[in-house]
Amino acid sequence: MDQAKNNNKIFDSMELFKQSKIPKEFIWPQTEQPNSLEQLEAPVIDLTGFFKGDKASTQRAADLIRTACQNHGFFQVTNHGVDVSLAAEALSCMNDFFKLPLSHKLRAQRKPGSMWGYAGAHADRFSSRLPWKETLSFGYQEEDDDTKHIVTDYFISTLGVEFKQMGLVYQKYCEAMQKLSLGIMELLAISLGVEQSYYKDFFRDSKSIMRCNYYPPCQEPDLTLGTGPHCDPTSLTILQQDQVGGLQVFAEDKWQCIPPVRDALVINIGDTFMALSNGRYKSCLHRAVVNRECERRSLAFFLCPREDRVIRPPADIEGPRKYPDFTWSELREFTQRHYRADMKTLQSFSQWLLSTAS
Ligand SMILES: C=C1C[C@]23C[C@H]1CC[C@H]2[C@]1(C)CCC[C@@](C)(C(=O)O)[C@H]1[C@@H]3C(=O)O
Ligand SMILES: O=C(O)CCC(=O)C(=O)O
Ligand SMILES: [Fe+2]
Repeated sequence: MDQAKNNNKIFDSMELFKQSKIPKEFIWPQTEQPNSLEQLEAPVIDLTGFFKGDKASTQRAADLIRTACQNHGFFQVTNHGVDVSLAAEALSCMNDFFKLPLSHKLRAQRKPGSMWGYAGAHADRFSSRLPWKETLSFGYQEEDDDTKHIVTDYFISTLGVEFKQMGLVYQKYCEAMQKLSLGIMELLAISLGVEQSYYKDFFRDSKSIMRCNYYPPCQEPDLTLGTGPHCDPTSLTILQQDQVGGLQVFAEDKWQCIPPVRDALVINIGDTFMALSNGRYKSCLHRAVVNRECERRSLAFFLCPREDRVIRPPADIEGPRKYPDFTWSELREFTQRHYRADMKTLQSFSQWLLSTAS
């Protein structure tokens, strides 16, 4: 188990790529290497009818979601209501940050214990199996006071007023992600036979996480991974990937590629929603591979409930409880201080929680 700790190693992606070999810290066990070119047959669900309130198409969407989430926790959506030009701008303006000199990026460096900020290969947290990526993460929450914009304020306060426009783009993007994720929560409730607003209400006053992933080209792509095998510990992930490709999902006992679908958004179930469904839906096991030719970018919006709300499945979902009561705050701290999120996070967390409780 890779304990989270504070390392002081810093990698400059501009310099890394000039070396003929990748540093040993980035090499992953051969068992984790890319080995599949098969494409996952997962539904691409058109949300037009759902947003119009059409009952038949809503039911069809819920049925497709149920099958996908029972099997691998992954599906895609189109006509999702997120403005196409906003989505494109959010993806393209990542470069305005990641192309900065390292010294500028380090102004936003993640502080120990925080999820917000810049991280280069997580070299500040881990000392082996480093992911070949840089990330910029920040928080989003709906505000009662519409003069407050937590995302825009973060960019201005962390990077300076010259990043106000970038902050505005991500503020609007996060608002669109939040709205879509609550719509998906309604469809998940319908698919589980739970009262339609149950999960949507559960995520009111949520504090979610937005993450920009930048994967530089890699001179030895088969020896490393952009993001290692994992299930997102969060509740629901809305991922926008560019047209490069690299996302893989573990389904039918093998890693399968997810070719980019233009104007579609990837949706995957996380550990917290798996617990909210009492294990009826699977937290999606996925990873990202890199390539020699070009950089890859993705935007991951991680929906999280209010951090002190108890994670417990609704009474309508029968059967013995699969997971103990917990809060998102407890699970997040587990992944930030004690345990590197992987494919067994929720199981390890549950055992840790029960052992520390006794
Ligand atoms: C709660 C979180 C921890 C991570 C970011 C969010 C949801 C996904 C998690 C992560 C991406 C899973 C793989 C390992 C990880 C360390 C990473 O590669 O970034 C995880 C994130 C994190 O702990 O920062
Ligand atoms: O970049 C991708 O395709 C996946 C990223 C991911 O899984 C994550 O950030 O949790
Ligand atoms: Fe993920």
